[in-house]
Amino acid sequence: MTPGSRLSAALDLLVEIAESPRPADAVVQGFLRARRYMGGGDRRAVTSRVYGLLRRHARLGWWTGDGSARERLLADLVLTDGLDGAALKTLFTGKGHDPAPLSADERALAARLRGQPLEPPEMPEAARLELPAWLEPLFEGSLGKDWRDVVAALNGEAPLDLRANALKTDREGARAALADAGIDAVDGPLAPLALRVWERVNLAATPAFRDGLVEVQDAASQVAAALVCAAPGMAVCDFCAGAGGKTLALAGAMGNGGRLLALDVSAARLERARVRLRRAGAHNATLRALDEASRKWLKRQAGGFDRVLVDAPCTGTGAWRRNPDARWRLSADDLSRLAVEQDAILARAARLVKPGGRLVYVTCSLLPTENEDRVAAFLGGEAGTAFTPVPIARAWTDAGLTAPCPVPESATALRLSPDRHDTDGFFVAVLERAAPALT
Ligand SMILES: C[S@@+](CC[C@H](N)C(=O)[O-])C[C@H]1O[C@@H](n2cnc3c(N)ncnc32)[C@H](O)[C@@H]1O
Repeated sequence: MTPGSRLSAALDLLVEIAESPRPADAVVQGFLRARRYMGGGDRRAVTSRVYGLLRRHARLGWWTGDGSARERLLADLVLTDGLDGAALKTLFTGKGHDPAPLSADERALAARLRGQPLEPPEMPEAARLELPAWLEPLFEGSLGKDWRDVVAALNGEAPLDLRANALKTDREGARAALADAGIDAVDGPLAPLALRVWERVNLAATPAFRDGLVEVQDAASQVAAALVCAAPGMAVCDFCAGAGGKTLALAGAMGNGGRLLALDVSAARLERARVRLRRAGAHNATLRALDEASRKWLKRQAGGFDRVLVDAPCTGTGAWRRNPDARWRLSADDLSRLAVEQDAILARAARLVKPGGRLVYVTCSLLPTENEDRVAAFLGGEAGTAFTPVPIARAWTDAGLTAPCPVPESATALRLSPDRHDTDGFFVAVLERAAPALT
C-alpha cells in the first residue's frame, strides 16, 4: 500500500468505528480480517494511526472545531507528525487509493496549524486529558489527588497480556511456545500466569494460541479471576461469563475438576466462550444463556455454589486504553442504567451462593458509582444481609497469589489501575455468606 492509501484505509476504519455500536478493538479486528491482502507493515501503520487519532480525539477536535474525520486526520498529520504542505501533497494525491487532494479550506487549515503544539496552554483541561467534560468532576471527586495521572494512564497504549493455560502448561512452557513463534514475552504484573507482549503480533496464527497454551487476558482480569479462589471439586458459577475470559481462568484453577457453570444473557457471547473452552481443553464447564424462562431454573440453583463470580456489565472505564473511543460513547444515563442493572444482577447472583461460600463482584470500571457504591447498596439491602466483606489480603493469600498484595491488610476492595499497577483498571470485592452456626 502507498502511504496515502494507508491514510485512506485509516479513514475508512475510523468511520466504521464511529458508526459501529461495537468496541473499537472488535471493529479493528473485523476490518483487518476482511482485508487479508494487507501486509504486516500496512496493518501496523493503519491501526497505529487510527488508535492515535482516537487517543488524540478531543485535542484534534479542539483544533479543528469538532471537524470531520478527514479534518482531524489532516490536523494530526500537521500537529503530531509535523508535515508541511509539500509533504501533505504527496499523500493527498487522489490517485489510486490515495485520499482526494486537499481543498482550499483544508490547505488553509493545515497552514494555520503548522508549527503549533498539540496541547497549547489555552486548551481546556478536559480536552487535554481526553475526558468528556461531564466526567471530569466524577473522576476528580472520586480518584484522589492523583486523578489526572489515572486519566492520563487510561489514554496510554496497552500491551498484549496473555494467560498461560494451567490446564496445558505453565508460564515457562507458554513463554517457550511463544518464543518458537518468534514472540518475546516477559512476565506480566501481579498474576502468576501472566505474560506480556509489547510488539504487535499475529497471535491467532501461532501454535501457542491455536493449541490453547495461551489466552488473551489482561493481568488485572487474571487477578480478579484468581480472587474467586476457585479450586478443584468446587461448584463455581460465572454469572456474567460473556465470551469466557474469566471462565477459562476459573476452569484452569479448578484443574478441570468440579462443576463450572457459565451464564450470560448473550447466547452469542457464550458461543464464543464455547470455542475458547474447547481450545483450552476445559471440560468441566456448562454454558447456559439466561432468558425470561430461566427464572424458575435459577431458583432451583439457589444455595448451590461455593463461588459465584459477578463480572458485571459496566462502563469499562478501566479498559479505555484498549477502547479509547469508549469514553465518547458514555452518558450520565448509562451510569444510572448500569447501576440499576448491577444491583439487580448482584441480588440475583447472591441467591446462588452456599452458606460459607463467596460472592465476588468485579468490574473493569474505576468509578465508585459502579463499584464501592454498588457493594454498599447490596450489603445494605435485603439480599446482602447474610454477607460480609472478606479482606482482600485474605482472599489474596487464599488464591495463592505470590506478588505482594497491593492494598493494606484491612482493605475490603481492590482497585487496580494502569498508573499504579501497570494493568487495566479493575475493581474486586469478595463477600462471604455466613455459614450456619455449629451446634
Ligand atoms: C464485563 S462483561 C463479562 C466479561 C467476561 N466475564 C470475561 O471475563 O470475558 C459483562 C457481561 O454481562 C452480561 N450481562 C448483562 N446483563 C446480564 C444479566 N442480567 N445477567 C447475566 N449476564 C448479564 C453481558 O452480556 C456481558 O457479557
